[in-house]
Amino acid sequence: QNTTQVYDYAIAGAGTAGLLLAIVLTENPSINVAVLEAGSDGRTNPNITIPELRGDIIDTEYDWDYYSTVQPGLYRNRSQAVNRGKTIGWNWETLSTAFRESEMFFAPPANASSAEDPDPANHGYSGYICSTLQRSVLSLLSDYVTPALLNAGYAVPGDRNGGNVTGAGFLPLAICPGNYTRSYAGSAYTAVQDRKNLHLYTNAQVTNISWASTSSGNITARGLNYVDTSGRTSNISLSIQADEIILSAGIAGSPPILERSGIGNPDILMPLNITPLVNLSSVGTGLRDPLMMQYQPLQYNFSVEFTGGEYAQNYIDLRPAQDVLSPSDYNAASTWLNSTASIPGLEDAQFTVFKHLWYTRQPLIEMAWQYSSTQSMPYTLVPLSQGTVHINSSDPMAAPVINPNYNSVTAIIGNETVPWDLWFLSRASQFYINELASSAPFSDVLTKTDPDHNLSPADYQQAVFERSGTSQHLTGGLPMLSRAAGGAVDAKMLVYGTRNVRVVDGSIFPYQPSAHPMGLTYAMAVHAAKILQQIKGSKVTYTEEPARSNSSSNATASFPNVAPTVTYNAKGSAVPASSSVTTFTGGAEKMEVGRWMVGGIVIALGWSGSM
Ligand SMILES: Cc1cc2nc3c(=O)[nH]c(=O)nc-3n(C[C@H](O)[C@H](O)[C@H](O)COP(=O)(O)OP(=O)(O)OC[C@H]3O[C@@H](n4cnc5c(N)ncnc54)[C@H](O)[C@@H]3O)c2cc1C
Repeated sequence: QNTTQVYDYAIAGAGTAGLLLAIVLTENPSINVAVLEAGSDGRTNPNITIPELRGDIIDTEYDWDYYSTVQPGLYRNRSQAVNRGKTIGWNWETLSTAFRESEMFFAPPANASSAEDPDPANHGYSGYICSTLQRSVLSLLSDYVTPALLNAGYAVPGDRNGGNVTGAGFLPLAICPGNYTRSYAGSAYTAVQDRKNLHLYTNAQVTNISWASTSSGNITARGLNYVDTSGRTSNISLSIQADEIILSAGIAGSPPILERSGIGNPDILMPLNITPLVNLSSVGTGLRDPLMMQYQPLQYNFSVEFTGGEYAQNYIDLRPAQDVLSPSDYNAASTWLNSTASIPGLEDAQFTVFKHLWYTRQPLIEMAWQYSSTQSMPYTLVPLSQGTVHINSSDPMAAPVINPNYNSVTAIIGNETVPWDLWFLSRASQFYINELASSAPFSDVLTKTDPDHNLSPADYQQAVFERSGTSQHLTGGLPMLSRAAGGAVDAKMLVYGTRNVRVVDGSIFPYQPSAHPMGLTYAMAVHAAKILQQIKGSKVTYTEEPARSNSSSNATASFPNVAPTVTYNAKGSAVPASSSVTTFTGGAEKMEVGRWMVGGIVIALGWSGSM
């Protein structure tokens, strides 16, 4: 660290949003960015780079090992390993543009089985995050599940990146088809790490914000204080200065940094001897984790020979309530929603949006088919139960208290008072599974439903209760809403009451995105960079709407014929790779097409030799 340098931006956290934000901002060589990341550099760790090993970093040094508080709304009060009004100014257009700008899409090769037919207009081709549809041998999904869904009367839409997301099908994954490794902010960083204006410090855990001015009015930050956790400097406190402070430390990191800096609810800060500088009780609120059935409700007799390297998942079925509840359940739930104006712990603005989603047939339930471990896991997309994340110690290194408050919202359905999220998940799962279990051709391979879909609704709900918990898709904690509606940041990500402290990570989502949050987090980072560039005037012109490509100029993924490091048998267990032969052929040279040059660089520098 250059102790005298004042950076343009100091970013706390080099995760999904923070690192991509830094990369986009430093495209301008006159902008200097420092990123402080508490963890170490994991870019050569196969548990991170190999898509099939997803999940294997749990309980390693890359896992914060945070647990929620004991949850009365979950079976046996268990705690969960959670690792860690109106929207103001951001809308579908801005975000769908940002999605495309973050993406470098590779259409699947024509011979890829089970591949959807992507609409080129819905994808981006020059972003930092590669995406493609999986190479797949999944005739289960295309030959059995899709026809069964069609027979049951469900829609199976085309490319859902255009905005019509309801229905079943494969979604693109953040995978670089060049050598089939994970594409993420870390791999994007590898391609640009020689930039002289991008300074990434690992093992640098931010404790709090240092202030240049705390006098009346909006307070002004000077920089970030942090601790070197590598042992190199005996944990002494260090600091860095910048014009703008960006918190990208995630749902469990950013709210605590604000609280330790004196921004939050005085009732929480004062007992910890922290002087409140901005009274902002929305800090740490609006945290939620969609409830997920952590079990395999459908079991089937279907053997498949994995030939090696397949990434057999992400067949996602997104359903509105109308499609997955019986008419009587849907009417009873609608009656409750109609008669309820407000829910404790949920801002009215958020509830209004939920009702809008409910009545306009937006997806509220997902069935995630993950074939490599033969799972089909239902979960709620937009839970009504919300909780908090706060500090409860003056020790800056102490873990925060994370309380997603599962199943805390109760509803009156008919004459019964029920935990809303559990009731909805249970009824929807049972209905959906019943439909599939009785629809050919899937019914031909189905061996068991567990819990049995013929149970009484009450017994089925109890079974779901015993088997449900975190989906690992936590968002919120610093909602982007108007201050009056319970927000912590405005549409320019600025923390209320401050002049130059912003938040760019999943904690600012005011509503749970009705899908997996990672893609939206990348899009948010790209859009945030655009806002910051406009504020600073560092980019004179910015193309708001990038030219949409037509099919003739799109890149095509050409999966290399390489033996993957890890393969799986049909039960999802890893098997030696020696005999693996991929079913996909092609050469990486096809990607060296003019406008995808950046992608070529990413591929060349990011993953050579890592498999
Ligand atoms: C096990 C698991 C599986 C998931 N699977 C999926 C999936 O399949 N699809 C999907 O869409 N989403 C998935 N998610 C969710 C997705 O990963 C997150 O929504 C997303 O990464 C959040 O991005 P972020 O930038 O907000 O935070 P993060 O990516 O968590 O980044 C925060 C960064 O800040 C660092 N940090 C924290 N505190 C400090 C501090 N004090 N000082 C310095 N640095 C700090 C952290 O180490 C981290 O690097 C999964 C999450 C988990 C945990």
